Amino acid sequence: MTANEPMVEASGIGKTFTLPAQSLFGEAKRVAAVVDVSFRIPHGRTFGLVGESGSGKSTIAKMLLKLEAPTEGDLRVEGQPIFRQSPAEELAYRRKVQAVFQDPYGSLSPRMRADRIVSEPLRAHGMPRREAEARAPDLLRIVGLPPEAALKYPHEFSGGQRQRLAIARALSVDPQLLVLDEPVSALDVSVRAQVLALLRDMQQRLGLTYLFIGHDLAVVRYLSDIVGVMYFGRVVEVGPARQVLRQPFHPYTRRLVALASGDAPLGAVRMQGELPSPLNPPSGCLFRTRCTYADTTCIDQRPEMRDAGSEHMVACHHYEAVVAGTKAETGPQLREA
Ligand SMILES: Nc1ncnc2c1ncn2[C@@H]1O[C@H](COP(=O)(O)OP(=O)(O)OP(=O)(O)O)[C@@H](O)[C@H]1O
Repeated sequence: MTANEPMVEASGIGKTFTLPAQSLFGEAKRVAAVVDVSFRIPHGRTFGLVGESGSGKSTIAKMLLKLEAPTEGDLRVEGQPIFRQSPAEELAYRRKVQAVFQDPYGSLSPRMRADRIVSEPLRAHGMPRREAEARAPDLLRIVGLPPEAALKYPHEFSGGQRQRLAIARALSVDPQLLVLDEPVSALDVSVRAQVLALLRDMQQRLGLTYLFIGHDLAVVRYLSDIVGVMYFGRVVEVGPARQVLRQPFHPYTRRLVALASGDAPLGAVRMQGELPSPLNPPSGCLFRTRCTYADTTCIDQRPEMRDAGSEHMVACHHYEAVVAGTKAETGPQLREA
């Protein structure tokens, strides 16, 4: 490992799903779920991914977890390409990278007691059952659950406690990287803060690196050092969390931040303009059909990621003018209407 080597480095990764043809003579359709995405996550830091439903966040998480293979690009963890591993490297990787999902109920076996649930990954990696289960009380204590929790089943826990159980299970094999896909979205607001504080505490104590996917911008800001904003499979803005979520440059991020300040969760956010179809994406800038700043350049040319300084990157033809407030709102959807 070199001094500046990040924990995760994605270089131009993409994932296209091919949907089966609807009829014998029909054509198979292709959905570009993730397109040309690049990012780096330094060791011990959190990279937050935000964007509306369907923008490709979970597909990136699945690629990092090796549940989906990218169709383009290169994905590395500690410098090693994760899709070119020997069986031994693969086994070590599956230990090093763990996940916590939104719905712990769906991922915790309802018939297993908590002590077995949290020790299951250890057993999967070859530890004898007794030895693995002997670690359960410690794991439960670390995530703030009482020792008697070991004898309970998932339905006997509250939502927040179940998520603590899922975190304990993920931590059991001493991972270095956690993929957190909406880990607090299903929790009550009061419990959310406690689970987030636990995640932050674990990160500081254990030096963990996080990929954190979230809908709620306040939650993402609390945990993230770097934030990437996704729109239609692409990262349209990336940079230091405070900067991106306080003074965004991309018109899409600006809209998300403005709408979120009205307390609406992103899933429920409505934007003006036409939402493009993933099967038939627009030319040029993908956001132009909903962007009040769009002009003919945005119809003709796909914007490249540009360096806006201080490690803040943005893919918008007009971001300087948008930020300065000098760009007239002449969106093509307004003119074409
Ligand atoms: N297995 C699949 N087959 C076909 N299309 C898929 C598959 N998985 C995801 N997609 C499509 O890829 C796009 C991105 O989906 P993804 O789940 O990554 O988005 P997301 O941002 O995580 O959304 P959400 O917040 O709702 O989870 C969507 O258009 C989705 O329909």
